[in-house]
Amino acid sequence: MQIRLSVLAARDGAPSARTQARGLPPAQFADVLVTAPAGTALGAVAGALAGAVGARTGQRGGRSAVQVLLYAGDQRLDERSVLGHPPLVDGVILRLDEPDPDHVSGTGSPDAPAELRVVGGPDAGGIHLLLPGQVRVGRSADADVPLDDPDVSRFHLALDVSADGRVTLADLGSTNGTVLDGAPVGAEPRPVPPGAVIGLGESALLVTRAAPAGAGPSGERRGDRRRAELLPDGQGHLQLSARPGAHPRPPAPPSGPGGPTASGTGSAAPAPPSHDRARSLLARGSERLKRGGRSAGRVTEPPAAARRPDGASGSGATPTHGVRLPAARPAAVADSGRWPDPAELLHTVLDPGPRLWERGPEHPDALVLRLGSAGPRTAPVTVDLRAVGSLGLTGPRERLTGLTRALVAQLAVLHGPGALELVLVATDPSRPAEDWAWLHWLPQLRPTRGQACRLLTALDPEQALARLSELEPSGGPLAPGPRACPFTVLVVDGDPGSPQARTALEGLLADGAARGVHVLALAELPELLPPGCGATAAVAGEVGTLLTLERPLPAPLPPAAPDGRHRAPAARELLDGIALDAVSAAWAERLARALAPLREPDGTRRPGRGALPDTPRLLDLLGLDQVTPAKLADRWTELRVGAGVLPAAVVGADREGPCGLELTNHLLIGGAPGSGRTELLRALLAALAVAERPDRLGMVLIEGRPSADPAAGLRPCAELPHVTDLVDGSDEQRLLQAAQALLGELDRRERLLRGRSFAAWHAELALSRLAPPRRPADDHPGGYPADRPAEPGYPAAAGHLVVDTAPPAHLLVAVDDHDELLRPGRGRAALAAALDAVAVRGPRLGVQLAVATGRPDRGSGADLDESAHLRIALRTDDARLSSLLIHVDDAATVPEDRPGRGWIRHTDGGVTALQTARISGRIPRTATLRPTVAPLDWTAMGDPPPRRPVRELGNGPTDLALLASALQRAAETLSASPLPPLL
Ligand SMILES: Nc1ncnc2c1ncn2[C@@H]1O[C@H](COP(=O)(O)OP(=O)(O)OP(=O)(O)O)[C@@H](O)[C@H]1O
Repeated sequence: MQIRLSVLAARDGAPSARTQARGLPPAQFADVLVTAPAGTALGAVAGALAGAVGARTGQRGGRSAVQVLLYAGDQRLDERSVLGHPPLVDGVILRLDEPDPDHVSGTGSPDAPAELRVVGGPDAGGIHLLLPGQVRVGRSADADVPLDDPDVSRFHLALDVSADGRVTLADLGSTNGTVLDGAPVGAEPRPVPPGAVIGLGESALLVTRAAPAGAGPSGERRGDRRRAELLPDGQGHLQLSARPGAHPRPPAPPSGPGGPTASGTGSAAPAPPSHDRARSLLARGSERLKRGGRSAGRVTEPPAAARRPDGASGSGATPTHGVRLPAARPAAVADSGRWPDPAELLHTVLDPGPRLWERGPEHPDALVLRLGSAGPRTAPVTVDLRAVGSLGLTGPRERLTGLTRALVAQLAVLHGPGALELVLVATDPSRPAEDWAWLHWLPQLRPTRGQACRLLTALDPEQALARLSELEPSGGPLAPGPRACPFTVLVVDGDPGSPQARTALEGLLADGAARGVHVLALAELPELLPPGCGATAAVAGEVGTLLTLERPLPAPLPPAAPDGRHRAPAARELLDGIALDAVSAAWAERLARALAPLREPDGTRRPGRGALPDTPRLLDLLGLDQVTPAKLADRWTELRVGAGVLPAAVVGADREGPCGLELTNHLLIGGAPGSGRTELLRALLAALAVAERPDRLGMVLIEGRPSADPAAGLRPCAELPHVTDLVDGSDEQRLLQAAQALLGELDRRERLLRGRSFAAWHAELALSRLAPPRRPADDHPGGYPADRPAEPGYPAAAGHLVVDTAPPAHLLVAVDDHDELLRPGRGRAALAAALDAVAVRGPRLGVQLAVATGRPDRGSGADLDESAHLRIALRTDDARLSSLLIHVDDAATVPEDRPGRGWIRHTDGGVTALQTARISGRIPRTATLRPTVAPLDWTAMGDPPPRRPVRELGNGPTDLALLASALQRAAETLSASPLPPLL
């Protein structure tokens, strides 16, 4: 398990006594990657976490000598808290030694009768819980609700909040005035009706009665608003439930900077300091965020080209001439419902409801972005990325970044990772990389198509070239099959860093949209934008709070010319005077951290969407973190399937997750030397051994290639309690005996089953156990032969089955290097012929084959080849061999360094990609009791991850040996005796 989290030591530059004692500089902050086996307690890494921010804890052998106090929000964490479970999930901030003094528990507070949201403007997105009394809003940092809007006075307006949530509004003598639903407001207090919009500067505020305890953010009672349930997976993630309300309410998302804690439900919010009139859900947070978030101030003079065409100052909400506003709408709030404002976005994440990730590829508003609002009723102005293809954004850097944050936040909150992938290219070293630090937490940046990186980011020219080429039509070398996501939005901040990258970007701007790849390009000046942006939005106005949007007219395109080839250029429109929505860095990080642990519900994945894992471990796929005899014995009971049917065996993973093989047919595996055939057979045997008891399934192992090495081929599987025989190709005599024994077993079963199939025989046996004995004539009018053999299960003279003897078990004959048996030699020939006989007669008699061959061409056309309808092709040396196995050439394209990768041809003829699991490895590091804490280097996230084999513990037993030993002990607890050897 790996979790990304942050550790923060001390706050406000004033280290506590404890922190000082450790010699820490104030406000140390570190993003770290914690790697630990599932179930690890926080205490095991507490010392290392403190060490990540430079605290000396006198660590000894992984434990710290000094006790380390860690808090999530205001909650002190017990050292027995389990990593991977809330609040210790992806994105959490852990504070060393002291709780977060700005913490607000949950998205509501029983003390706050009203709530104020900043629904638009250059510092949008804030949600403030209003306490009874006077609340002053203004640009000053001392205001109860500070607003970073240059057109807002230092103390601009006052809200009087009554204990029952009624609010009145008065202007405090501001320079630019205050409006309520478009009507000016003076010093005389005016009641604020529910849903009314307050305008000040370029900002818009909405005051609502706060939700009663237990109600949703908009005041509905709990239950009116369908909440999405979050199910912790114990691996650091919270899975959204597909059926809201189906599960008990889980803890809220993890604590972001200064925000609610994931485990804060039930713990009362600390009483706010008496001087605080408004408590922000986006409270002050970490030092790092504070520095990045609140320094905007007045923006510099916008570039000439970005000024409004009429040369007006640009300040004020009233649109000027030439503006074409969207059709008037009943109220901004209603539109906000369709295109959520930044505050609504934040609420959607902090208190996940059905709006979270609501937009799939078929959603009418997929990729529609709200840029801001315009007109006296502050109607939202939107741009549809699917219609315009790409959007160029220009203007002074600070405002531009705030605007882009608001746009990307909309994408991330409304489109799940299954619908949208986000890619960041920001290579210009003169721009602060810190601007984009928040993006790293978004789940949409995780690569899902086998891209060679840990996050879809590019912070240097080399990474930029890699990201851009991955978006080219070929989609990158490791992305066979359909594209993982219907949409990609590529954010390019400035020049991508190299001529090749510029060419690739221009190519994407020209034809990417047709493939679902859309670009948001950022530049200070319009002439610096890459050519080909479908629409542009320029920050305008004296203080950079307005936008001018130029885009193609949304009207249908003019019809094609008669020859069908030429289209008149689309008409364009110019909208100006749009009050832009921008959000602070702290807001964006708060939102992104809350999104970080979230995962889409199971079943959202469409066929063929995911990437194949690199080297899955079989025990992980089987859900066996601990391999104990008791657990395995339980499995045999849990997985029990109908008598006479073999349970499915998980042998690897496909693009949908663990991949189970149903051996209703013989299995043929082909592949070149080193492609992973033996490992696949081992995984199959191990998985079947976990799924079925040894008295119901026997295994015979045949090694085509002689070897003295006990660790080679299938020999390590001989320790599984199901294995009755192991035959080695080195001894001709033994091969002959094996051939005879196999044929003898087929005859024995045929005698026993007397024309019934193995499954029918078992079904009949099961019935006879339930039903009263029948007379022989009922089923067998001709009566039974007098010379019937005394075989188990054979109907006895009394007319019912002999049930006290063991019924015949399923038999799996696994053959490695079958092609070796096709070389000259009497014993080999006899065994190959016996296997052909098993191929034909076996299925009806409960005998299945799993055969691996390096030369599928050698056995082509034989009975075995003809009757194996379940086939797997691992890497083959040429397309012909691949085609021979699975009727498609693809296995010939598997790279050599990918053992276990291949294609499976199912019995219905469908072919899917597969990565087989590893069972012969030794316990990997992540499964040991040695958790690690490593600093996260965001700049390296766009580099290819080092391609090293899974790190394993050198001397320990292999997973297979561990499993076999535990299975043997589990088998000893069974009352039934193990199967006798066959050969
Ligand atoms: N699914 C897998 N994941 C990771 N490594 C694998 C996987 N399958 C096989 N390997 C590794 O690849 C190497 C070759 O595997 P294996 O012996 O199974 O191949 P093979 O096709 O049977 O070839 P050969 O007959 O030449 O041994 C081994 O080192 C094995 O550990």
